Amino acid sequence: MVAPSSISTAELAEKINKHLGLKFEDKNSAWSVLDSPISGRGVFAARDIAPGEIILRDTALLAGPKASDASILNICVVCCALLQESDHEKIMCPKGCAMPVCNTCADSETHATECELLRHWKPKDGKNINFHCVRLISIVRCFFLGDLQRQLLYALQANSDKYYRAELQKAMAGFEQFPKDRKMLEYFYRTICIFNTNSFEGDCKVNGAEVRVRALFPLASLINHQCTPNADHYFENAQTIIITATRPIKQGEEIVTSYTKLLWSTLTRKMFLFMTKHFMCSCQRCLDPTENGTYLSALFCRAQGCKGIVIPVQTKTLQPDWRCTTCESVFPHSKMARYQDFALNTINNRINKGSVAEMITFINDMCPRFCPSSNYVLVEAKLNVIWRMSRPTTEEFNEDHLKCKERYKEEIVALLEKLGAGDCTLKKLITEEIL
Ligand SMILES: C[S@@+](CC[C@H](N)C(=O)[O-])C[C@H]1O[C@@H](n2cnc3c(N)ncnc32)[C@H](O)[C@@H]1O
Repeated sequence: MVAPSSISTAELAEKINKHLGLKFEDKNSAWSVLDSPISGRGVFAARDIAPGEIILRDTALLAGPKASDASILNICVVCCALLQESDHEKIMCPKGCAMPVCNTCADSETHATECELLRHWKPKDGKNINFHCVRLISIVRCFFLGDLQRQLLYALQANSDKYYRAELQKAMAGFEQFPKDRKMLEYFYRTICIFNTNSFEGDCKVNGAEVRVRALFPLASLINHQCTPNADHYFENAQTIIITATRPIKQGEEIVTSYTKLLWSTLTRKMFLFMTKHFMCSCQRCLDPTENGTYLSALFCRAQGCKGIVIPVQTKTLQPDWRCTTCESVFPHSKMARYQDFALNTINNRINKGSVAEMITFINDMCPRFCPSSNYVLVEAKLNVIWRMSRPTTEEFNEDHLKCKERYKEEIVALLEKLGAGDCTLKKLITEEIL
């Protein structure tokens, strides 16, 4: 981990107030920044907070389109509007910086400085969108921050990782004259580390179209993780994030969100957090092998004749033994991991192929033969069916399909209740049909 610049938690809190235009004396804010028993600094409830209440609204230091090999790339790098033209050549900046921009932003002052810098580095391909370079634009913008915002940026935690060096190298390869100076490269690398440690990704509406953005916020970045969080987030626009309470939060309680999907199994969450955020979670949910009785990890027992389920025995390792809750047989992790992978691949292959009706038949008739209904992969498959049935589609559904959708919704809401997830975004999406 690269240590944050030496700034006390109180100083950091004061700078965040300035960034947000708040005054210490007269704000009736719901939050305060303090040292956390979970890790480093954290955000705490400064008063009792009701479920659904907005805890804080934070403004981005750096922001841009998500830009990955799997994401839609025809998004203006400045305002994040979806560019209707799918021909990449037609949406590239006419001045030659090799970034997709809308007509308005192409001539804007905001874009002028970064456009000049990128052109100075001589992009190799001005006709096709290179997602590595688009991803770098949010980082390059650290050059143009004011003093306060730069201090806030470098006060954030930066986890180092060899993949982040590779991210920089892949973006560098898109230019003929990218700076080679060691100090400059370290500056970019550190900003990439900060971005990957702290940034939020999410969908937001720009000019009525949904786009995926990635942004870094000085206050929201201080929120620690728990697998059963008391808060959730959404993007108000590409530059603003809102953190809301999902259940009642008492004054003094730490405000926590989940960095993973809520319905993932413990091992999946642990692995994801370890690989991407470099820590092992040891929250209450992670310590309970039954996960509040949801059995999201459960697999069928492999002992001859036993119809029981197996769950991980230890909770603190990424390679636990698994024990049957019926016959008590113990299986090594390697065996159960192969079995979990088989279920994951079989179900995921189906999710991406075929109609919703076929998917429902597969979930109801085939899956119970090889995967307990509580397993998170099957839960995700049901979520996928609900999602596909709630979107505009030409597929027609009969009464049985609609009944299945309702049953899946009830099952998932019951799971969220068992987990104590409160009024989380996922529950709202399911119950209010805004999925
Ligand atoms: C977005 S930062 C959160 C703010 C951080 N505590 C700070 O002082 O800047 C994410 C980092 O905080 C730490 N962290 C967050 N939640 C944690 C948890 N539940 N257990 C251990 N470390 C955690 C990890 O090092 C993680 O990479």
